[in-house]
Amino acid sequence: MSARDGERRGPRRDAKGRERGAVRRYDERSTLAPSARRKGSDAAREVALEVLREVADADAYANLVLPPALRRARLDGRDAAFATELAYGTLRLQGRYDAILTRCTDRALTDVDPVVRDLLRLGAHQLLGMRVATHAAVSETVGLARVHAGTGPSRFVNAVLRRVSERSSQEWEEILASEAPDDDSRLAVLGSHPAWVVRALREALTAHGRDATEIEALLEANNAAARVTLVARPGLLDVTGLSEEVADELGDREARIVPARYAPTAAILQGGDPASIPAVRAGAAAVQDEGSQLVALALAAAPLDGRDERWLDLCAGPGGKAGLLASLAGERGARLLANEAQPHRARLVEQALRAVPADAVEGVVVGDGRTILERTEGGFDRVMVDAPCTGLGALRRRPESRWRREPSDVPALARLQRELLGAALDATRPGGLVAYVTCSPHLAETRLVVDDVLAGRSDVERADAASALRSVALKEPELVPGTDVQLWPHVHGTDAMHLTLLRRTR
Ligand SMILES: C[S@@+](CC[C@H](N)C(=O)[O-])C[C@H]1O[C@@H](n2cnc3c(N)ncnc32)[C@H](O)[C@@H]1O
Repeated sequence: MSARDGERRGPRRDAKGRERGAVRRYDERSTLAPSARRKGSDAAREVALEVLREVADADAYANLVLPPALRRARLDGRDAAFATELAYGTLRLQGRYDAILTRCTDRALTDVDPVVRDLLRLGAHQLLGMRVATHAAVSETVGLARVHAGTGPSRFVNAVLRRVSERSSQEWEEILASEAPDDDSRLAVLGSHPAWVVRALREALTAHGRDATEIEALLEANNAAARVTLVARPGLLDVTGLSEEVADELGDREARIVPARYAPTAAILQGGDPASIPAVRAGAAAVQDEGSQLVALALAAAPLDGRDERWLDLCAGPGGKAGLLASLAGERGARLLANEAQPHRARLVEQALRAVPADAVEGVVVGDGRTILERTEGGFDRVMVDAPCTGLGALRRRPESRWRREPSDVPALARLQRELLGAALDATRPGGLVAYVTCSPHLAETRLVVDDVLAGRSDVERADAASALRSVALKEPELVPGTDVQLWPHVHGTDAMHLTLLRRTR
């Protein structure tokens, strides 16, 4: 019997009756014949294992290796969704599952063959995170182990997964919580984040005016799959047009678009492959987080005295914000110059700009943003600095990244961020605006960078980013008082984007 035929227990709910985010119920009903169903779920497990292996062995990014793996295995619809949840969910909750698996074997998990370790994690996610029926989760994973690791290891997988299956997810959580030496360790193991990330996120919550107790909701939001959000690039398409196109192309039954909460350019795709939408293929629309859209819209909307003709995106690759900024620039007769350090990412920016009218693009240049004035004349009116960062605000989309980042990454990034922000200000005309943006809420990458740069200059002041963002939002976003903006997955449903707006005073 395939995993897709299994019985499921009812969804677990928290005290407020909400279904708990880390564990999504898996609808495995299928209209396919049983033989095809089995084949689909087997192939889905193969794909998930392939993704986990590439991530571990080749330092690959799951979001880059999964789509081609799905295509090679010819998986779509529910089977593709099953493989995606299996791979992403296993990667996100790896910390929690490793703690559980460690309690189910005498061997240290680090001594277990890496392929077998990944198989155990996949099995644990099916048992505890997806509510695949126990017999299906164990036997299908054991079958996979026999093929990829051999008979002996498959028996080990069988024994360990049987022990995992002796307790429910909630019972395991209670055990992990009771054995955690302190609150940070409890949050880290249950929320499946490294302890240093938990500390950094909690500090960011309080420093950005929110309550420290929100940390649990934030970790839970980081463990839930992000919805696919599209941008309809202004002047090229609007959300209504995008919606009609999706209905025509994908059919209302399979895919539907609903407007997003705040950004007038954003829409949520509720099913179907975005790459099959003609407007996405043509570059009039694209996949882009709503927070990423909001910060670009806010920069474009912030009040500016005088000329408003030359815009710069200093760190533009792969081109999400550049695409939106250039289309906005096109609507008001301005032009965008996009700069990017990595040549291959600069080519992605060119791709992202392919549908934008040519006269809205000054060019795409490759080089270090810190030396932008060596490649172009300064005096820009609006400048976006979407700085390279730890990405701790986008953990929903990059399931493996929390395990890759180290606290020691932060100081080098913060230095680069200060230098890029300084260069952006140098390239801005008196009266012009700079948006300092990170997809990380980490204090050392957000407020501390801005405060440091401001302390070293007398020609810059903070502008009101919160008002600019409110002025573009469809509905009032819940923002804490102040001029800077910090968005949060658990509050706004966006990545945890940070935005500070600065104005050159002279
Ligand atoms: C957060 S990403 C930008 C995302 C982009 N704005 C978007 O919306 O698609 C940061 C980018 O900065 C680039 N980068 C890193 N160091 C840089 C530097 N010194 N100068 C310019 N770009 C740099 C990275 O290659 C990366 O593409």
